[in-house]
Amino acid sequence: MTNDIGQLEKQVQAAKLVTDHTGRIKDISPAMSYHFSLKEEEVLNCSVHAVIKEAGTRRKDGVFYGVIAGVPCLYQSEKTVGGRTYQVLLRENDVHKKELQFMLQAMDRTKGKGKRDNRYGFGEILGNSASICQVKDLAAKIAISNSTVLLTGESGTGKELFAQAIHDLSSRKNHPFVAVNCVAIPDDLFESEIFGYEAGAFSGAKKEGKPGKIELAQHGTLFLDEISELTYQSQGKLLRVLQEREVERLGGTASKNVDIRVIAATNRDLKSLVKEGKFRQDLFYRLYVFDLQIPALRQRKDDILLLAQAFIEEYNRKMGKEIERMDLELEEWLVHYDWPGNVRELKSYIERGMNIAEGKTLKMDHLAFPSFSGQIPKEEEQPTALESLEAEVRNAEIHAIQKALKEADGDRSLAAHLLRIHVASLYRKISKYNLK
Ligand SMILES: Nc1ncnc2c1ncn2[C@@H]1O[C@H](COP(=O)(O)OP(=O)(O)OP(=O)(O)O)[C@@H](O)[C@H]1O
Repeated sequence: MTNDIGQLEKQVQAAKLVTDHTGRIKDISPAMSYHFSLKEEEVLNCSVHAVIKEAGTRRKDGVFYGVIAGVPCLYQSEKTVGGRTYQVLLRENDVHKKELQFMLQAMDRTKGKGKRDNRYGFGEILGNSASICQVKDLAAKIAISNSTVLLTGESGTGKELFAQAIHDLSSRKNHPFVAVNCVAIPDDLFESEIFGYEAGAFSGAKKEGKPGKIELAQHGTLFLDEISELTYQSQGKLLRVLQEREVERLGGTASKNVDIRVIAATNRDLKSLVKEGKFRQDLFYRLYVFDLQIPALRQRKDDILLLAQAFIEEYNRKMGKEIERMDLELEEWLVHYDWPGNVRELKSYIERGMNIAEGKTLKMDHLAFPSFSGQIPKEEEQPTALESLEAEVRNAEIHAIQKALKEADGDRSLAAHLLRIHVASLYRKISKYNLK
């Protein structure tokens, strides 16, 4: 490690960027150009985010992790008169050993894959508020261990993003990350999905059999999303695997050793479910080794504009647009709104606005669609014969679900939020009414 640090230290000495108050690069030191192969004429007046990517993981006061021209770095950002100075630093005395370890692991990841794959790292978890930095720091520490993690937080707060980042930073990073949404698996299919089955295990089974999610995650991480939605029976089956660390396919005769790390997530209060007898206490304690609570977006309003700006840049790239800023009215609205669907909701609002926006500024008008004012456009009234109360209720429910799904662009978690019902209940209704 010392050699790596020494080498990197030499490379980046005196590497500096200076920006104005809008984040546009106004000066770049010769060392910065040289060591990161950045041409002055190409970066001057560009946004600093175009050069320092994946920025945002605060490692220590004023010290950030970011990727500069493909190289993971630690840098310091300091406010100056009229702007900011970004100084790349990797000296051993300036940063804590753990932080260097974190950085070198990230470097290893970048080197090993040549190019980052599209899994997430901590760099992709945006936010500089104290509460999210605290969770990121804790998650980075937990990542190195092999223990089970329970992620709790409202829908859309980034639980899956955290799960992937933990996996990416762990020693299992070169093995699979397998995500399972427990709501989406009907109880009768749980065993075949999770444990897999041998050829001819049941009628309708694939001829050649099928490996289960546990087998697919071998040596890697199994992410169990919405764990609270497993039935009591399925919880028991899962517990047995976690305890015995062995799995046997349905219709099989031999069991295989299981080497997986489990990360579970829920947006419900598992402790209360245990008290109510709806969640097995023994499974709860298996999962509750490390409990990471992801704060809701309304509890970290400092992050809203930073996230909005990052999403604008993301959609600029995807849609070939050149939006540079938001108008003041929109910024104020974004900060004041409560975001019940959290970061997911913010992201989809920005995406919708970006579809309409032209020019350089994203305006309130671009996002001002009916749901903002609470007014739903009136549908053409069609006189229909009154049906039985049961049929009328059923039709009203179908109509509300379809409207919510449309509003949420097909995102079921967000649609459930808009309807103020639990996502599991939405899944059940979709299946009951056979909705697409
Ligand atoms: N801190 C963040 N920085 C950048 N993007 C984020 C952040 N948090 C969430 N997102 C984005 O918001 C969306 C929802 O995130 P994710 O699916 O991880 O949430 P979740 O908590 O697992 O939701 P659910 O409980 O509904 O499954 C994704 O597009 C994700 O990339």
